[in-house]
Amino acid sequence: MSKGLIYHKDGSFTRPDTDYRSFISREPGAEFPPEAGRYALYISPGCPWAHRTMIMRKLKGLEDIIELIQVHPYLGQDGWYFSGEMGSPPEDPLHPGFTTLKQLYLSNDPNFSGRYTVPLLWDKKTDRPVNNESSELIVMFATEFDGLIPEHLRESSKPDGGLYPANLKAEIDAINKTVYDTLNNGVYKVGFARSQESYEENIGPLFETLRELDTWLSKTPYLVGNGLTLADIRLYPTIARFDAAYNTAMLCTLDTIRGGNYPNLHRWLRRLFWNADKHGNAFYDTTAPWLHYYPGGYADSRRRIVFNADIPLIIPKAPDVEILIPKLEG
Ligand SMILES: N[C@@H](CCC(=O)N[C@@H](CS)C(=O)NCC(=O)O)C(=O)O
Repeated sequence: MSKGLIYHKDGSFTRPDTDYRSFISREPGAEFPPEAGRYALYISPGCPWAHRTMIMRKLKGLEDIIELIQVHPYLGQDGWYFSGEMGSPPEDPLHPGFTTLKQLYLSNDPNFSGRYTVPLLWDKKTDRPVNNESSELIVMFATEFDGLIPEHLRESSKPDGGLYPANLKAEIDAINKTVYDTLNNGVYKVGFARSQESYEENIGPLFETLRELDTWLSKTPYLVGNGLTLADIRLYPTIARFDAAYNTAMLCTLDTIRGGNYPNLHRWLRRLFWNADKHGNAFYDTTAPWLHYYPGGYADSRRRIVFNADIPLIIPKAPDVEILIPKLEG
């Protein structure tokens, strides 16, 4: 049995630590060196943690270097599975016969008692997991494959210092921490709360951070420094889902991004989504095809996680994509 979220008596939960934490590294003699075609990234397109890694893979031009394997967009009884529908192959292309991610995790360790989560980076050469922690995967993707990609995509070619430059690291880490606590994971603390108290305790800080970020973005086009950094990439999947899924299916009801109270945050979202700043369509291409699945994906997860029951799935109606994110150019 996968250990899942750990619920407490007061209705709040703890997200267990991720299990596989090895690093791809360019250092000589590394256990997992960067190699074209050696690794596969398992994702579900609705998952915001997986979404970060999809953005980084695209942004860094790693599509021919790291294979992408997509599971069905909705969780099944046994967790993520391959369905032959909605972009998912009918079975794991690397392990014919496997139809669930659980089988993949257990193939490496039959006694594995963690969660069968995406994203998961798999080493095809030794047939075992490398890492399933998105915050670490995006750092590896940002830097460790630079020897294999065109020069203009390398961190050393970026005029503003790149995605995670040493001189901005402390500032990026500080923003990431607040964004994780109150937004990335905050929306789950609200939507997956199993008590009124826990829900109310977490919804306030969530909207407070949105307000702070909006004020901050009135002065600067990106969260940290003059260019796109890890901080923007970690915030984006949450904001892109906000109106479609968190406001509708996860009880983040106090306000929406598009409603007018967060104009700078909305502008930041639209600039990234519409590729106005020329990020190689990394944000649009990893979001637009899946926006319509977000409300259903979260309604389904909430049904399974909060109610733990096979009650009928009601998918909330979210406004049209074009209304959510009106086009913004340059
Ligand atoms: N800390 C992990 C969290 C990943 C995670 O929680 N993924 C969810 C989907 S959004 C998952 O795979 N859940 C499946 C399950 O719990 O069975 C990361 O950031 O990579």
